[in-house]
Amino acid sequence: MKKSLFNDQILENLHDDIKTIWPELQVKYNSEVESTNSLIKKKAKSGDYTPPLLLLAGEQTAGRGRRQRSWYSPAGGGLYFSLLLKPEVAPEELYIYTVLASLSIQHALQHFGFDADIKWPNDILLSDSKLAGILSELLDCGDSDNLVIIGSGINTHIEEFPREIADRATSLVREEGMAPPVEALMSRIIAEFRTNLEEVTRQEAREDLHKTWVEALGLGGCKIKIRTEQGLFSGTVQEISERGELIIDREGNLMHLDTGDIMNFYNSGEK
Ligand SMILES: O=C(O)CCCC[C@@H]1SC[C@@H]2NC(=O)N[C@@H]21
Repeated sequence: MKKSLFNDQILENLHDDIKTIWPELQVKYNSEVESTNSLIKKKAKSGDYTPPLLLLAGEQTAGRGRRQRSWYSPAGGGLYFSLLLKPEVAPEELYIYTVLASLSIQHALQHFGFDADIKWPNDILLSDSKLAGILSELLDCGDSDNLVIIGSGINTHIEEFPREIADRATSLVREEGMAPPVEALMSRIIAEFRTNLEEVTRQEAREDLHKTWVEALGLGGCKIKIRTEQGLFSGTVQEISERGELIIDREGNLMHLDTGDIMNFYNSGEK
């Protein structure tokens, strides 16, 4: 069995880095959890965890992805983490935290020389294969303020994936033969995230972030084929709305999608 990417020394280095980047951020580590998103949810509900908090795991036994999928999270395979935050925007604008996470992960990977792309709604690709995913969830706290959980899994060291995902998943080690030190990658992501976090309270800054994200997606005017829970649809991308929805034009009818798997897209060059 492989060992976790974290040991005491690595965790100590990470704590030190985070103390300078974001002093209020509490950092927790569990060598094995079912899911960092689920554990944060449980502990936040009971009042054991309060925001802002970062939970890391060496391994997840029941990692979760979008649309009730599982997330392959073996020991020694990747970075599995969730952030617990008190949202500073209206509920309908919460998707901005997913945008922030996507851009932070992309920029951190670029910092270490990996040419990562962002795929709508919340995937990070390397050489057109899935390298990382983001699962953002709202925690309804009843009478008190709601909380937001932003979980991400980044495949750093996985060399072989289960057969069901082997044709579309990848890792840094598979693509480039190496990965940066895990604490350095984590610290860089947190630094990128932290830089823009306070900005999200300003509408103008949110619009800028949205614009940067939409540009990074590169879907404007593309012909697209997308699989959703309702079926497979084709159309032309009209826009990505201010709530992060993909709006496609299907022969004059506009379809608003908040999730789905883009199967392929191309720019036909037509206006
Ligand atoms: O692409 C997706 O479908 C999203 C995957 C998100 C996986 C991460 S790993 C850490 C956190 N804990 C979970 O159970 N899921 C997220």
